[in-house]
Amino acid sequence: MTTAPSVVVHPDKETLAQAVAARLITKLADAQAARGEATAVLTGGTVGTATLAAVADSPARDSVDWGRVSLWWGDERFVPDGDPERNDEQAREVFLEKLPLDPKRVHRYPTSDGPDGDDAAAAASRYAEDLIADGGGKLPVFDVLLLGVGGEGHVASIFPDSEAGRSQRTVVAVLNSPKPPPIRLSLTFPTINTADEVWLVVGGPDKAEAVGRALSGATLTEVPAAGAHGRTATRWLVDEAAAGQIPR
Ligand SMILES: O=C1O[C@H](COP(=O)(O)O)[C@@H](O)[C@H](O)[C@H]1O
Repeated sequence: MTTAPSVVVHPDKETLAQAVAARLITKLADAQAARGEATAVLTGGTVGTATLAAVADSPARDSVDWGRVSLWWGDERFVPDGDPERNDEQAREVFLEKLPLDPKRVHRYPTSDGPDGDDAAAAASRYAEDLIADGGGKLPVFDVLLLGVGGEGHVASIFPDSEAGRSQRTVVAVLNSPKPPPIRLSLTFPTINTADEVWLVVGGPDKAEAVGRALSGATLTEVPAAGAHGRTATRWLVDEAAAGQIPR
């Protein structure tokens, strides 16, 4: 079943990040109340990272038992540990180090200087195996999965008209990303679309065309963001600039 997307427009990027942070804290606390734990899939990118910083700085963060939160990432740049291009590195100081997380529940993608060396396909398989092991033989429950959207409509590291967009694997290696760095690891649509809720978090006028097209019937081949759906909700959380071409 595909849920119809909802759209919430916030005045600007900063307000958007604060509002998504509040929503995320509530979603994680609700999941913990319902099933004892919570799982979020994080995104990199400008607003994604600002959102994580806003979560860590929020007084409401104590509504969540961070030791019972599992974290995964939608995609990662396949570069060495600690490289500032990595999405997990961008999250480290502003979010990961500020919260009392259980390190065993923080599932970073392998690094290009890690156990698989520079073999991105092996690293993708390793992350897929981690996911399936964590879920006891199937994918874990993702309570919420956050996605940024690129100016050309990419989500995670799924770019327009790409193998990754067609893949039925759990996790793929992307070897030719048009946006640097070129080698990346990414969840695929069959994995993304198992999430309970998918939130596309987008700010800025450079994203308006992609947002407008994704919400006007573009295919996921043309605009990958059009292919992301949650089981119970698909939320476009945008600022006014990014909402400029959404049809009324
Ligand atoms: O490359 C990536 O870009 C997107 C969006 O980034 P932004 O800075 O334009 O908001 C991000 O969602 C993705 O995780 C990342 O790897």
